[in-house]
Amino acid sequence: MKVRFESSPREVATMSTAMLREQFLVGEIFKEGEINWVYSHYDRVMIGGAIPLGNSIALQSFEGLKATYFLERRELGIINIGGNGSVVVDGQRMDIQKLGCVYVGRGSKEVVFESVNSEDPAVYYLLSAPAHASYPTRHYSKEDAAPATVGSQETSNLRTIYKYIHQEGLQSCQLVMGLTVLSPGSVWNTMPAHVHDRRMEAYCYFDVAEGQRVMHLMGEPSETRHIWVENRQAVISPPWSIHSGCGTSNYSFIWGMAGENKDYTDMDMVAIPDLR
Ligand SMILES: O=C(O)C(=O)C[C@H](O)C(=O)CO
Ligand SMILES: [Zn+2]
Repeated sequence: MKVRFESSPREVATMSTAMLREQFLVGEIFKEGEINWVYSHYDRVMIGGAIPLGNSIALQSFEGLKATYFLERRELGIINIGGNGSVVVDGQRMDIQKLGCVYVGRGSKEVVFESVNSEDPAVYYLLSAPAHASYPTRHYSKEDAAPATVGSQETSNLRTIYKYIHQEGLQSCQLVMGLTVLSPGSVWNTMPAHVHDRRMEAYCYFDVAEGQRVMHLMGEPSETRHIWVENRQAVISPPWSIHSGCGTSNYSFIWGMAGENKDYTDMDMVAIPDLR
């Protein structure tokens, strides 16, 4: 488990490209046959990836958590961005296809990740936050999430937002999670941009075609910086930072948040002419 500390807006404004990537890019969580985690001090959100092949992978705790099991004081959101798989939570098996989601409540002791076919393995993106109560473990498919189409082709940002773990969907303590799919020809996400000082956010970009990249924008609206992101890489967004991206082709991304509230609409919008 790697640890990422917080950085102040003043520090970020002075960072080199390498420093920005070291602090905010979550680059190597998806490795075949492994589960890997990054522990962020922003709202203590943990960002992980698991790719089971022939053998299943069990969720294990870490010395640094000082917990007898991983979900003793935490909740977990799982979205599959790969082939078909199953997640087994305390003996309850849930089949999870591409873009399916499982929420696992605090107090669940055993979480096991499986792939149906190791030639086309399930690729699980994981987000975990501290939890004060236990909400039911549940599965949600993409079809269960009421899609919202936003943006337009004219502004190259036509996209569909699927909300999974949120106030009107899967219930949680503080985790909010879903995904956004950009239409072919659209390349901008989250533009106009926003901040929400009450919640940190992480974006995990996927279905970025071979040879293509996404330029993720971050920083205070008046001091923006960028990080070039590859397929299946995530970026940590501090609560005071914009989080937006422009791809060299269309792509999808999982967004996930934790913090002061679970109100998806609680965003402070930034007018495009105000960006610097
Ligand atoms: O495409 C978008 O716009 C988004 O998906 C925005 C994220 O959901 C977000 O940043 C929520 O705070
Ligand atoms: Zn946001």
